[in-house]
Amino acid sequence: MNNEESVVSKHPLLESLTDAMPLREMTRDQLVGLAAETRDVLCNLLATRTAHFASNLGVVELCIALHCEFDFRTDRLIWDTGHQIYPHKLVTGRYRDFPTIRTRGGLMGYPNPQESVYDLFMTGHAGSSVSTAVGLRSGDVLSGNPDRRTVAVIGDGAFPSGIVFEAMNNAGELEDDLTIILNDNKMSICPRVGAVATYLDRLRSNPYYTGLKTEVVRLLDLVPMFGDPAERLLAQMKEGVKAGLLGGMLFEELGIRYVGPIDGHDISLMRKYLAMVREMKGPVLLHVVTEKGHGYKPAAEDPVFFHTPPAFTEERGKPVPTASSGCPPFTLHARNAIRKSMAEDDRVTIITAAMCQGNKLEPVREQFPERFFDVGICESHAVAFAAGQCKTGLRPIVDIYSTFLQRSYDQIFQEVALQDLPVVFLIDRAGLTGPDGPTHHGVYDLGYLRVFPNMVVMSPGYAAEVELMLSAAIHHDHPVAIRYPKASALELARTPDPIEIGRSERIRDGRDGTIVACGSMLDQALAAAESLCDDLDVGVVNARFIKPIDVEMVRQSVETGKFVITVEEHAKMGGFGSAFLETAVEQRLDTRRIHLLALSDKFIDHGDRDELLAEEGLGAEQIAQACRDAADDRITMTQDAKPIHATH
Ligand SMILES: Cc1ncc(C[n+]2csc(CCOP(=O)(O)OP(=O)(O)O)c2C)c(N)n1
Ligand SMILES: CC(=O)[C@@H](O)[C@H](O)COP(=O)(O)O
Ligand SMILES: [Mg+2]
Repeated sequence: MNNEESVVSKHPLLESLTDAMPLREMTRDQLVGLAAETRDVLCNLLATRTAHFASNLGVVELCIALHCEFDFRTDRLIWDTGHQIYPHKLVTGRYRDFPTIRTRGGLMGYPNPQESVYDLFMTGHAGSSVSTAVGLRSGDVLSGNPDRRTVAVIGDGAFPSGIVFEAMNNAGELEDDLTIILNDNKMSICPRVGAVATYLDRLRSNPYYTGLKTEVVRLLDLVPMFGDPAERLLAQMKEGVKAGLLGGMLFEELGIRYVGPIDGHDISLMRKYLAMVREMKGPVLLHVVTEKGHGYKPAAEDPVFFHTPPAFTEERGKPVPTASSGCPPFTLHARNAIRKSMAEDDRVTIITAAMCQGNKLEPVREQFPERFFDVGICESHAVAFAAGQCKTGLRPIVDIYSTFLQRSYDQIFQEVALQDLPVVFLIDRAGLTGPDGPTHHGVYDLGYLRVFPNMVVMSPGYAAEVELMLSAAIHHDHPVAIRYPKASALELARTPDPIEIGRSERIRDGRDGTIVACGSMLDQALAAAESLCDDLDVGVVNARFIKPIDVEMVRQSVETGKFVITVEEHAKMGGFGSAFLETAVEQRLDTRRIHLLALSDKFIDHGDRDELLAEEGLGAEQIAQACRDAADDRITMTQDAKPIHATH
C-alpha cells in the first residue's frame, strides 16, 4: 500500500464526499467522526509544509454545521479572509487533492472559484466578507433569487476593520435577510486588540452564555426544525428579546439582530441556531465562540505560533519544527533596525496593523510598550494615525506587508504624501510571497508609491543595508518607503557605501553589460554575473533607490557596455524598470540597449518563491540567459543596421 492509499483509508467519511450534500443525512456520531477525520488531515498536512493551522482547527464544527443547514452550491457562503477555508475544502469534495494545497499547481490555501462552486471569491485580505455578502443578497433579491441564503463568517480579528462597520451600516438600512457569523476565538494572529475586543469579552461573560445557555438549548429543542412557522417565529421573538436585554446592543441599535454567544464546537447546538437564524428576517449576527487550535493541545495553548507554523513533526507528543536553513530574513534585520532606532531616538514609534508576529516585532512590543501600537486589521487607520503622530513631532514607522498596504492607498496620498509628512513605511513581503499566492504577493507597491510627489522609495539588496536605510529614512524630513521581500537577506562581505538619497551602489564592474538590480534581486543578479564569467564580463549595480532614481547611474549603465538589464521582484508596469526607462528617455539615451526583467502582467499563482521567480524569468539562470540574449541582440542590431538589410 502506498502512502496516499494509507492516508485515504484513514478518512472514509471525507473520502466518500464529492460535495457537501451527504452531511445533511449524517448522524450526530458521523458528523463528530467527520470532524475528527478533518482534524487528522489538518495535522498530517503540517508534517509536510507550513500552512494555516490553528484557525482551521477552530472552525471544523462550525463548517460542518453550516454545510448541514445550508446548500452552498446555491446559497452563498463567504469565509472572511479565507485562511480558515481548509475544512470547507475538505467537505466540499476536495479531500483527494488536499495534499497538494499551497504547492505549485495544487489547491490554493484560500477560497478559489476556479476550484469549486462552493468558493465564491478568491480572497486573502481580511474584512470584506460582510460587504460582499450584503451585495450578494441585494443582487439575489433584485435578480429574482430571494431563496438563496447568504452567510458571511468573520473572525473577531477581522471584525473591527472599518469596512465591516461600513457594511453593517448599509445592511441595517437595507434590511435584507443575511446571516453574519462572528467567529470569536479571542485571537487575531496575536491576541486581538481594541475596544471591540473588550466589548466581545463583555458579551461572552453575559449570563446568556454562561448561565442561561441550558435554558436556551431546552427552548430550542422545543422548536421544530421543519414545523409550524408561527411556533418558530415565537421562539425567534423570544430570542430577540433575550438578545436585546442581555447583550448585543451595539448590533441591535444598527438594525442587526444579535443572537448568542453560543458554543462553536457543539455541532448539534449550532445546527439548531443556524436553522433558526436562517429563517429570521433582516440581518442577523450569530455570535459563535470557538477555540483557536481546538483539538490539538499545543495549538490551543499557543495559537500565535500555530497560526502559520513551520512544518513540524511530533516527537513524544511535542511538535518539533523541521529545521530551516539559510541566512536570516530581511524581516529580522528590519526588526533589529527598528529596535535600534527606537533606542536611539524617543520620537520613533512603531505601528502595526495586527502583524506583530509576522513582522517579528514581539521583542519591540516588550521593550517599548508605550511606543508600540497594534491598531488591529485597520491599515487605512494605521497610516492616518501615523500621519497624526507625525504632526506632533514623532517619527512613526508603519511596518506593514506590501499587499495589505494597498488598503491604505488614499491615506498614503492625502494624509502622508500631500502633507509631506515624514512617515516611514517598512514594506515587508514586497515580492512573491510563495505559498500564499496572488492575494498576498506584494508586487504593486513601487507602482503605487513612486507616483506620489515627496515620496522616497528604496530597497535594500543585502542585509547590512537595512539598518542604514532605516536610519537614513528617519533622518529624512519627507515620507520614505523601504521595501523588502519574504526572503533570506543576502550577506555580502563588504562595507556598504553610506546611504545617500538617490545614489546607487556599484557592486561589480563589467565591460560587456550591466545588470541593475532592484532590492532583493541583487542576490540573483550577482549569481548570474558570476555564472557568466567565462562568456561575458557583466557589471552589477545595486539600485538602492527607485525614487529618486540615480540618474547618473542610469546614464553610465546605458553608455558603457552593450546592454543594461534591470531586474526587480515587482510588476513590470510602474516598477523599477519603468522608472529606469523613463529616466533614459528623459536623458535621451539609447533605450534599445535596455531590457526589463520583471513580473509579467498576470496574477501569479501560489508556489515556492524560487520556483515562481524562475518561471517569471527572475532566477539567476534566467538572468544570465537574458544577458547572453541581450549581447546577441546587440550583434543582430548592428548587422541589421548595415546595408545588407536593404536586400530583403
Ligand atoms: C487586510 C489584511 N490585513 C492583515 C491580514 C493578515 N491576517 C490574516 S488572518 C489575520 C487574523 C485574523 O483573525 P480572525 O479574523 O479573528 O481569524 P482567526 O485566525 O482568529 O480565525 C490577520 C491579521 C490580512 N489577511 N488581511
Ligand atoms: C492569512 C494571512 O493573511 C496571514 O496569515 C498570512 O498568510 C501571513 O503571512 P506570513 O506567513 O508571510 O506572515
Ligand atoms: Mg479570531
